[in-house]
Amino acid sequence: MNVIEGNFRATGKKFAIVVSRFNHFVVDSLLEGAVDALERHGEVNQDDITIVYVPGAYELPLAAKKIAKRGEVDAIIAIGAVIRGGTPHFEFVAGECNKGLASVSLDYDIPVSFGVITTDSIEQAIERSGTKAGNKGGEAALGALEMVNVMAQI
Ligand SMILES: Nc1c(NC[C@H](O)[C@H](O)[C@H](O)CO)[nH]c(=O)[nH]c1=O
Ligand SMILES: CC(=O)[C@@H](O)COP(=O)(O)O
Repeated sequence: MNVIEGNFRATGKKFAIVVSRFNHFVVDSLLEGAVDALERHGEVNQDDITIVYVPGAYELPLAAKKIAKRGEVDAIIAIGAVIRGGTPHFEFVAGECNKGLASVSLDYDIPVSFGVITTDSIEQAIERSGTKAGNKGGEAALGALEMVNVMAQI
């Protein structure tokens, strides 16, 4: 039986982190978690990490697409926080962000990990950005590290 699975070591591999500024009070922690995971688990050098800021989660796919098209990174990590308000706007922002990022990954054959939290409340967002429910930014970075390894083996 042949089994392909990846570890987290990615020294020399290049990563882009696309970050949406909206809800920066939690996004800052998600970004910190992602960078920490790349450095501590992936042994990725700081010079091999590029951070690109966009206004909101709705703009993440466009930035990810442009980065992917350049073909200079091995994986992209998308970081953001979409927190439900009082109108259907949440559904559109979160939905288009998710669909767009998935399309970039499939269209350009590059891992695009989803570190965009989509929550019903600020409390839920805080819980998932480095407190009792972990750090979704760090989890997304670990996913990117593993996928870089898996893609190299397929
Ligand atoms: N409400 C949230 C937004 N809204 C802004 C959009 O993402 C976009 O920047 C705007 O519609 C202009 O095109 N963005 C988030 O990331 N999180 C939110 O909760
Ligand atoms: C996710 C959103 O767009 C949301 O924060 C906007 O809030 P509202 O639906 O009250 O306008």
